[in-house]
Amino acid sequence: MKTPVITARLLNKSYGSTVALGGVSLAINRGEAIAIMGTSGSGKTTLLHCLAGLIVPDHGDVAFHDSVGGADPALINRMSDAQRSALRRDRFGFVFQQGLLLPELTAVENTALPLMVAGLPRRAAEERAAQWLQALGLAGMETRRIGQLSGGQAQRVAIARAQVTAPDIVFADEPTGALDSRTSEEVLTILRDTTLNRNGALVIVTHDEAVAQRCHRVLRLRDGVLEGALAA
Ligand SMILES: Nc1ncnc2c1ncn2[C@@H]1O[C@H](COP(=O)(O)OP(=O)(O)OP(=O)(O)O)[C@@H](O)[C@H]1O
Repeated sequence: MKTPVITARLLNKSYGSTVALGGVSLAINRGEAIAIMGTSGSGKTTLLHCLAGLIVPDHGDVAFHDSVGGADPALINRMSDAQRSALRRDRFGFVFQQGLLLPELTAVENTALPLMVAGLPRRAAEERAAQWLQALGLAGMETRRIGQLSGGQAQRVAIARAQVTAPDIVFADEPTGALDSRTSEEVLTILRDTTLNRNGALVIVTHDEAVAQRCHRVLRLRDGVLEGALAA
């Protein structure tokens, strides 16, 4: 049975006279990996940011469905900035092409950060972070700074950091964009499996057809509109 975790209805977002999203509706289900594709400027990142509560659409709703058959879904676009940040911190994970890891911190410190922000004491946070790093094949690299890791290793740290809070949904924007094809395949497999194994949902913005083929569904944007019939 499909259980939605995010539903979006008629999302519109413009920047001046540029229509970045022109009425996008969709549903993202638990246990599902979705790729968002489209040419440069078609609105992929804008859509991801609206779904993740990083920006607010001009019109339309984004609903977060907390639990199976639970309370009414929460409308992310009606939340205060503080409520949206708390939702992102507690329920969402993020993996971007680069830039989210703090270079002055070690792999384990970067990974532990979301847990510490959520209030876990440092030692407990770093223990759990180290378990994730080991699970992702980074045993022995916990105390390296990000600059002392390869691109693929750094992306695995980014995945560990996104997964350490067991988020309901992981948002990834070109997570393999800077990697060679073999490393890209490995990183994607890890990202996909670690999310789907606990029935999370994965939303990936990508230009890479090989990445999209590994997802359950591909949504294609053209000029801010989803191609094809109903995507939801
Ligand atoms: N902050 C902004 N200010 C002004 N225009 C913006 C802004 N963000 C996006 N746009 C415009 O909105 C449209 C959609 O941008 P978006 O970044 O969502 O596209 P994209 O499909 O992710 O592109 P790319 O593949 O190049 O990353 C583009 O025309 C872009 O120039």
